[in-house]
Amino acid sequence: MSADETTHAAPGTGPGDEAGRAPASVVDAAAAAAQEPSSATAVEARGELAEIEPVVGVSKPDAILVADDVVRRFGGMTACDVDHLEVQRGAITALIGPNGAGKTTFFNLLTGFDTPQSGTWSFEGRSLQGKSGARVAKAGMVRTFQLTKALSRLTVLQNMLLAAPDNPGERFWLSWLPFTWRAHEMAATEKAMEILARFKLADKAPDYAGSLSGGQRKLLEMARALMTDPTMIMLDEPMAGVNPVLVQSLLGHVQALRDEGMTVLFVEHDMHAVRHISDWVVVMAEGRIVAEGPPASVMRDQAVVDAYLGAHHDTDLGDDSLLDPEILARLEAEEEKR
Ligand SMILES: Nc1ncnc2c1ncn2[C@@H]1O[C@H](COP(=O)(O)OP(=O)(O)OP(=O)(O)O)[C@@H](O)[C@H]1O
Repeated sequence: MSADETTHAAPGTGPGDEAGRAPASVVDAAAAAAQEPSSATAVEARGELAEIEPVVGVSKPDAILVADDVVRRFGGMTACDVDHLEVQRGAITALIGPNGAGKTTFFNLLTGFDTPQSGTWSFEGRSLQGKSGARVAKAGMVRTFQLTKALSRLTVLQNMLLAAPDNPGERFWLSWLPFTWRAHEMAATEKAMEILARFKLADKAPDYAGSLSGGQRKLLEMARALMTDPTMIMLDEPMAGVNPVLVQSLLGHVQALRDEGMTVLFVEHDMHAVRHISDWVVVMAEGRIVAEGPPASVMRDQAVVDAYLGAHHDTDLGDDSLLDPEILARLEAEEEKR
């Protein structure tokens, strides 16, 4: 996945002050979120995961998503070849791997945005292969999308309303009944404002989404996904392009979702983030899953070290430096400008 977002601060709301401190409101929100007691589901999920053997394809005690023999080829190149993966309900699972490992391809297949040559997968026991992205979302498995140029030209609130499910305006016969869509819009607006408030974005509702800082965009992407009340949220590089001082705040929000009982699967390059919040880590290399397990043991796994060393000779998996070089360069340039 590409990290094509810039980290630019709106006055008074951006990534922090000259000393590099995050705005108090954002930090407070994250800290409060992180201190919320975990739901029974989240605590159980973590406890159960701690008991199982960290081997590729291992069965999970309470799998919400199960994928088998998912293969996607582009011409002669196999981008994804996943034999068996189970994702534990109520836990945070990170999907990592070097560039070109097949993470995005696998993500796209699971969420109905691409079609594999073969494979089966089910969510909450219901088969999802062959289902469109919209049907997958309706089933409760929702992914975030990076803010596109078109969405940047809409306001924050409009972005939220676009994500609202069952918009009657989209149904021809209901679109003739103004009271129906007005009632729907009022309810959707109320819900959108509640979610925006949770992410400290309520005062940004009338602003163009394009005016948000990198961190706020990521929060908006998460907020949009919550409009459909998902059971499982799939995050597309939630930390990409975000000033490191705001990463902590975003991590708090992701943990809060898990602690409320949601299942989280996220693709991420930022190893600090992965180690900090993941309950379980799945590693892909050359289309295949090469390791899975708790973060600490996975980072020491020789197959993982080899996979990363093959792609980044200068990567230190024990260090926090596994930020996309492009992002790092951009952040450094911004630091210099200040
Ligand atoms: N539409 C496509 N057509 C041809 N090749 C593709 C296509 N999409 C992905 N690939 C190739 O499939 C392989 C896996 O790509 P993918 O984007 O899934 O990797 P990734 O692990 O998400 O990488 P990154 O971390 O860099 O985003 C790469 O070699 C990529 O070039």
